[in-house]
Amino acid sequence: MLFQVEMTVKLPPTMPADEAAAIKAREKEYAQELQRQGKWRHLWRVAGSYANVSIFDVRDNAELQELVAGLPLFPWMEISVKPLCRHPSSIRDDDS
Ligand SMILES: O=C(O)CC1=CCC(=O)O1
Repeated sequence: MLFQVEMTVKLPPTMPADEAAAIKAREKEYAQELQRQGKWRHLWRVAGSYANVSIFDVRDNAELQELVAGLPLFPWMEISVKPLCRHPSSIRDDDS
């Protein structure tokens, strides 16, 4: 199942820089491992903001919840999720 996930990061300005850097490093490692596994298909920065638009390819809603809740930045994110299905005019083979 494909989902569009939009994540907006809102770290408190009072968080020490080294703590923020450590969380971001763990986030990067986690995100890159899920990309290697094919579960996090796309990861795009939303230009001009500390937010991303991602496409997840997971078994079901429960797996999406598990993966998103495991993000190191999860406690400091606003997250919105939209379920996706194949568009009838798509010419891409991997859209479903
Ligand atoms: O910077 C972000 O948008 C948050 C994030 C998600 C995966 C990652 O490496 O950073």
